[in-house]
Amino acid sequence: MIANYPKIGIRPIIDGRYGGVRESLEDTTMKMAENVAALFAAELRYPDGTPVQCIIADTCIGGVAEAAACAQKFETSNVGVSLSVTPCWCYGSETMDMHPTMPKAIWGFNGTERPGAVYLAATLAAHNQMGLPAFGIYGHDVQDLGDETIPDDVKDKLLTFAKAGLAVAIMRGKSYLAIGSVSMGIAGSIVVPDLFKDYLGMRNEYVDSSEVLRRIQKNIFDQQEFEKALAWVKANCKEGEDYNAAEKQFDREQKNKDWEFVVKMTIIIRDLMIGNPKLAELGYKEEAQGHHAIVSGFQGQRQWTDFLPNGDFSEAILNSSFDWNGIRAPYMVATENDSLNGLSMLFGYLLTNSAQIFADVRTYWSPDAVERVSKWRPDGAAASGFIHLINSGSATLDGSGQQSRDGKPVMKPFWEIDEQEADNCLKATTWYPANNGYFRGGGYSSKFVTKGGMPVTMCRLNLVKGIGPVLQIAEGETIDLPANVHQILDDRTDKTWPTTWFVPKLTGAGNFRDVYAVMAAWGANHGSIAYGHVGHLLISMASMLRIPVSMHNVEAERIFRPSAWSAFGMDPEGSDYRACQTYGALYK
Ligand SMILES: C[C@H](O)[C@@H](O)[C@@H](O)C(=O)CO
Ligand SMILES: [Mn+2]
Repeated sequence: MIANYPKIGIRPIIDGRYGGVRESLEDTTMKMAENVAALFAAELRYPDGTPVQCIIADTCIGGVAEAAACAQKFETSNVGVSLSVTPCWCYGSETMDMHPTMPKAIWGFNGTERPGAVYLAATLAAHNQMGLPAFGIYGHDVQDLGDETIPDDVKDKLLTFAKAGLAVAIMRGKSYLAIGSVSMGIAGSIVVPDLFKDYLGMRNEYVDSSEVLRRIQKNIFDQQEFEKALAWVKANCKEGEDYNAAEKQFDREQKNKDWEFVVKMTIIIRDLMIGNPKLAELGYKEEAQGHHAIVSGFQGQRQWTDFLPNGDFSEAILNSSFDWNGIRAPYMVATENDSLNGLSMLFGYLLTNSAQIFADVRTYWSPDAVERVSKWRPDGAAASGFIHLINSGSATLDGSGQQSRDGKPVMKPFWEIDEQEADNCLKATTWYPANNGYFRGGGYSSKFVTKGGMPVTMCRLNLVKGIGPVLQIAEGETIDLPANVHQILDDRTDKTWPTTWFVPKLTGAGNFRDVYAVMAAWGANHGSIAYGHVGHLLISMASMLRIPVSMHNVEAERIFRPSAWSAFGMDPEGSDYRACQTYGALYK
């Protein structure tokens, strides 16, 4: 498993003047750091569910010697995110964090006894002069010196910064594993290594699809796990009606073989991503190592699926928070090897610790069109139409919306999901024999309909020549359609695939003037859908990576970017592009 997660380094900054000033501030300053560390440990979790770890400098930092000692400690402690905190004035360029790429922020205590805000402003200026953009955090209301509470507005910014910074830090050094190559001419399948290296610090790993076949044919997988998995599948994955024309249907014997095949595929794709020590016991030491992949893509279509069972079962189960081994963290697996949507899934996953729905942004349904075909006119949230999100394969079963919090449908981090909820997700899913017009080799496709009433955020990382990567974001909600209307619309398309009816949050302007505009502006065939309104986290993370955001519907007051961005103008989108262009890719 990919563990050893990066830590958050906390730098208590102090006025270095001994003889009274420094001594009077030592405890307050160190306590500020300790309180933030306690906040992070209480509120933030790594993808494996363990509390986020913080490293605090051994001493307060009053000058360059202590700053250097702190940098050394961070270097040897696997720190990936840096936060400086201070209640007082200090010497900006002598104490600032000079790490070239680590996400950085400074919290200047809003108190007047000692001017924390002045240090904040002075040091952010130093960061901006030196091309090391940093986030500035400053509470709205004055606090008394020694007040140890962290106000809500400060807490929000600290947590937003930390979540986005950890996502950046966790991605660094990991792999995208492409299994196969370009799927059906989908541009996202054309893996662009410079994007991964220069912007994310990631590496690319490539495995021909035949490696999956080799491992199946040579039994290079844990046979015991396979048997356990197959039994679990038979008990929990109900097979649906075969809608293929009678003469094209596979017989029972073949269907049973296909179940065994797709279960083996699932185990093997996981092993390819993260390795499996059991393989070493079988004599396959190299295979046991895996490809250190935090995200992968399976080409599937077309060559593989033209004669072998499709990847839908494997992709859906791996993207879900449970399988025969119980409730566990999901694996990010993009269907059609769409590496850009795979990254979009990874962004959403690392920011929410929840599974992701991979979908085609398939159809915009206008109210008129819905009324024409179903005699029902959309109302309420759907009054200006809605978007049909549907793709065979990588939609997590968590996307059925069968998990709940306070009675509302959610997609939870795996450690919050209980057995009944996992079972409900499975019960809400039917595995239909694959449409063998598309998938000549057969296999199975997962089908569920996402429950309405779930706040979600769809995002997509696009690649635009001349600019590079750009991110688009649409917060919104899932909706329920009347059963008969759903059936009429669903029957018109691939009714054996997972469906989510989505309404983006409209602002009345630009690409969010109406639902049609959102669809028209979407930059590719796919989107990744995360639980909750997390557009603000995506925006903060994108600014750390110097990836401009081309489209979003996040309220201005929720946008949090490095202070330098305001030096690029007062138009938020334009300044974002100018800043990203000026700073260039984070790891270049
Ligand atoms: C039917 C095609 O083969 C599907 O795979 C297609 O709808 C896609 O998902 C393309 O992104
Ligand atoms: Mn697709």
